Amino acid sequence: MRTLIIEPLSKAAFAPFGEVIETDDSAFFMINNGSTQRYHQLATVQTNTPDDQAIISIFRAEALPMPLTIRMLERHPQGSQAFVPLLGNPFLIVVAPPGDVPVSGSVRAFRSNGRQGINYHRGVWHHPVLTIEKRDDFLVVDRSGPGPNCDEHFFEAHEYLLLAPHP
Ligand SMILES: NC(=O)N[C@@H](O)C(=O)O
Ligand code: NI
Repeated sequence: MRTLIIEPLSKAAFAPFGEVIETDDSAFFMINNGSTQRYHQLATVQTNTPDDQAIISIFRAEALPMPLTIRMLERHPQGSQAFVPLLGNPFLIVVAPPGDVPVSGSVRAFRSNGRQGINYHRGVWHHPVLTIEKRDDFLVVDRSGPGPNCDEHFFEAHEYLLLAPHP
């Protein structure tokens, strides 16, 4: 079973999967009479039909036992999905490029420094939210609308991957 190398999250490394939502090394302009820095359009919400809405939720996630065997990934074909950590804790991201099915050999893992959120583009394969803390809160911006919007893919046993963050 391949052990995933957990890469530090960066805009460039994550570009094939979506955006990193962070102020570090991001452009801003001043608003509110010079009292506020606006980090404008760090990511774009993708939807699909005119009836779709971009919605904002909070996910309170419980940690999964680690090391974790990655047996499945999911995707949202009709819209993007953003996760922004609310409590400043690092968290893990496991992704694969869009395609009919995720390719086990193309799966990558990243670690957010806790000041970084991510926005999965439409169709990007990803593991459901992975907190490092026992419990953690995330602001989630994604698409609500008609029709199914969550495809799951379960790997064959020989394609399983191991996610083993340092304790
Ligand atoms: N199912 C759901 O809303 N959450 C997943 O999409 C996820 O990426 O955690
Ligand atoms: Ni998702």
